[in-house]
Amino acid sequence: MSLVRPEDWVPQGIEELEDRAWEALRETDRSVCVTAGAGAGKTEFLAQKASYLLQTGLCLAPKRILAISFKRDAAETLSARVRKRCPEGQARRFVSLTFDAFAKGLVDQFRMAVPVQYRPPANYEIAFPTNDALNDFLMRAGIHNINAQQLARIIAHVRIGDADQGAPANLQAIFDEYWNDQLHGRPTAYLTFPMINRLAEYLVRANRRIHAAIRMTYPVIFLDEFQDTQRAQFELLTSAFDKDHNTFTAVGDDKQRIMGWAGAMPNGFEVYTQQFDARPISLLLNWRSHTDLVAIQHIVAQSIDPNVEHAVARGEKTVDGHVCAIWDFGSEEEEIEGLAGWIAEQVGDGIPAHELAVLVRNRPERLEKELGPALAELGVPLRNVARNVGSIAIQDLLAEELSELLLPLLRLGAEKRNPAAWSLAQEQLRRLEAISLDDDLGLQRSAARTEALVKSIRAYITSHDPRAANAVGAVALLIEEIGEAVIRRVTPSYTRNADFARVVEGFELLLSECLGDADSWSQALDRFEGRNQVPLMTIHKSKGMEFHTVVFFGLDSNSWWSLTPNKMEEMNSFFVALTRAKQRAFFTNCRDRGGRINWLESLLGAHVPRIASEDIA
Ligand SMILES: Nc1ncnc2c1ncn2[C@@H]1O[C@H](COP(=O)(O)OP(=O)(O)OP(=O)(O)O)[C@@H](O)[C@H]1O
Repeated sequence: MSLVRPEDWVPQGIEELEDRAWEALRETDRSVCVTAGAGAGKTEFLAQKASYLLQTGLCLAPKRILAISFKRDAAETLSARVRKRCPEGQARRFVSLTFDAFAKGLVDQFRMAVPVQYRPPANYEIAFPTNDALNDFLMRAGIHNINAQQLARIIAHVRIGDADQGAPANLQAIFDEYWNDQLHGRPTAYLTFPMINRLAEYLVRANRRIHAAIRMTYPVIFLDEFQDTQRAQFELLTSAFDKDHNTFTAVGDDKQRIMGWAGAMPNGFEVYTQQFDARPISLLLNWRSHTDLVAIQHIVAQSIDPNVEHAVARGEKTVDGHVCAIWDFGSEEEEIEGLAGWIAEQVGDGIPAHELAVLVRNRPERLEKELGPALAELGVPLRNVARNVGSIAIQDLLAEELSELLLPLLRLGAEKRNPAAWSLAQEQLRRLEAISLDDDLGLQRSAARTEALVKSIRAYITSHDPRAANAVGAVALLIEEIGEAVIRRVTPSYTRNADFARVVEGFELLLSECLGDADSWSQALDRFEGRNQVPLMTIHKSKGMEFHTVVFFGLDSNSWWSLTPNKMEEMNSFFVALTRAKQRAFFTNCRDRGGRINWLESLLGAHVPRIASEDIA
């Protein structure tokens, strides 16, 4: 595989990088800390730096780059960008995972190296305990001197098998009792992600061979959205890696720190810069939004950080009229009807429904119940991306390896010609069989394999109407013909039966739902992928994403009672919502539900006018 000289390397898929981004890209001997505002291209920068390191051989086989993101879809987007730009042999050495997947991968692989007291059985289940479940444990265990939140902190922070950490004996006892309860208290053992983190941290700290292997395999580590890193996650990194063997590139924006409630470090950038002797670099451009929106974003940014530099907008404005406003509604019915009507009009004007996102502070399922039917009546589907199909969220399912493998094959089965699906299917099958692009015989074999698979699924689809009941058969046929064992062998996160079954079940459920009343398989696949559906999500789920237009539902003192000038994290959430928009950001306010947030309106001033519902155009 031929390599490019570093001085000849040019960015791919974008025209240019700003000077400071070039500096951060070429800094390969030392860790860097890249901070920048929204839309600065931080995630894109990581994809470019990965291509640079792989294509120039600065990260040479068998060494790998480990990229850690917070959300499944963010990790997948990053990996897809690298796959698009680098030859397969190089792209395979870019390992893009969430923190949770990274930790779980270590635990599943090295489970037997965990001390017996904490060792989960292979068939453990993942649990997401509520406060009620934690309180229930405290009651059963007769522990009265701590509450559920304190218990959660103990579980997240006590280190396994570390006599030097100085954890008070009573906390250690509670920790051990909780572990015993989760592993042995019921017929099935349960682990939460904070527990998995503790196991992974133990493995890399206490087992010299695992530590050495992981440190050597990943000399380069990328961290996206670093501002939301929790102390326990950072501890896993510092136990696994060090500045003599590994270089980090962390990117993030303190103004977008919205996971403080979940333990994100308040001074993460400072701690990271010190620990890894990182060079701080800040970026200035905003590639996402146009000048008018960036000016409004700057007002909010300044209220979070008075010293923030004014970003330079590089997005192009393509709309007329207001780019940001608060829409005033009298009653909730009027608000739902007004919003649905406006969205339908926009779709009629040619803006794809999936580019019109509706964001809420919390409980999207509540709004889904009201807005969904109102939009459906106007012929526009709404998708709550956080909704679970089986026990996996739609947003996560779409980023699963299984979806990437099956979707292009189903497309080829349903559609006569689809070159994009053909090349995706080929790429997936080459990945399964580890065939490189210079292996002519392998390529022929894989093309023949793809053709055979397409023939089978096409025969199935032709002989089965687009009906819900036919989803399971289509999925089973593809998994059987590709080989379940093959799929699971190359996808570490499918090693355990329960993990693979969960994804298959989610895939089948969503496909049968989409086939429901579809006219064709092709239409059902569009639905599956969320094409031409208005996405509905919380601000947390919208992190890292962008849309033509964003409508935030419920900017009032009742829906967002916690948005006050001294609650920094709430202001950060508002900033995240506002900055997801490429062209326009609107906020709905409904008098029946709650009052105006006057201080915010005065802060935004004339830039963000209030518009009466009848004047919304
Ligand atoms: N150098 C560049 N040239 C042109 N477009 C770019 C460049 N860098 C990023 N973009 C585009 O700008 C948009 C924002 O990029 P990206 O999502 O990487 O920003 P970010 O800093 O991670 O944003 P945020 O923190 O707000 O989530 C994307 O559409 C991306 O494709």
